[in-house]
Amino acid sequence: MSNAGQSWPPVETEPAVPHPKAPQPGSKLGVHYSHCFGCGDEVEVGLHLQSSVTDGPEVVSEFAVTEAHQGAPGLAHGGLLACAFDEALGAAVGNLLRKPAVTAKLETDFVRPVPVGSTLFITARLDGVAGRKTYASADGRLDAGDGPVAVRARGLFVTVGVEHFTTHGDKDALEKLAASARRRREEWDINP
Ligand SMILES: CCCCCCCCCCCC(=O)SCCNC(=O)CCNC(=O)[C@H](O)C(C)(C)COP(=O)(O)OP(=O)(O)OC[C@H]1O[C@@H](n2cnc3c(N)ncnc32)[C@H](O)[C@@H]1OP(=O)(O)O
Repeated sequence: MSNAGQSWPPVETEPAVPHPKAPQPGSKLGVHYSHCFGCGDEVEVGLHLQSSVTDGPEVVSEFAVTEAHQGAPGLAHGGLLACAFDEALGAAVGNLLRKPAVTAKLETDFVRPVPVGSTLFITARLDGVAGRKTYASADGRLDAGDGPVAVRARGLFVTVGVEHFTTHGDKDALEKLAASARRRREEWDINP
């Protein structure tokens, strides 16, 4: 069943104002972590999303669907499509707000099949902020930015402190990632 009729965002929100140091429209967004299944260049069968910022501001991510991403023969697996939207929405939240946030809720509407060999153009936007909660939504269009909509998604992202990752994740890998971000002079607001 489509969630299109439900009120979104589901709570009262403030406009999501991009961070002053958010990437400017036209910027290509690099890999945020080389081992990320969504964008990482060291995950051979990953999704390899490539994202950039547009006016709006929005983040457009391209997902080239390959045989490694099949569910039914010749068609993308729905779970991997949801993964692509998690990545695309997360990239919009993370890059535009420059605050670490994790997905708390993700809803997807699969509107039409996504064939192997197609490219999904996923446009993600921030719909509002309520305290630590950021609401975001995205449309995925087949083979062009103005192609037919194949998938829609919306999600809730919750801002977390760096301890979320040091407590629950791989601290050594995180320190390497932070050092690499410092070299690239990326600036983050890490306190929710
Ligand atoms: C350059 C960089 C690029 C960066 C690019 C990055 C791209 C990466 C994209 C992938 C992102 C991921 O997959 S992240 C991985 C998947 N996600 C996770 O592992 C998250 C696991 N869950 C958690 O750790 C936790 O549940 C949290 C952090 C989400 C929330 O826990 P908490 O910190 O204790 O906060 P809590 O009070 O529970 O929740 C805060 C508020 O959110 C609400 N809330 C929490 N969960 C939900 C929910 N499912 N549905 C509705 N509402 C919810 C609560 O009611 C509350 O509202 P109120 O009382 O304030 O009103």
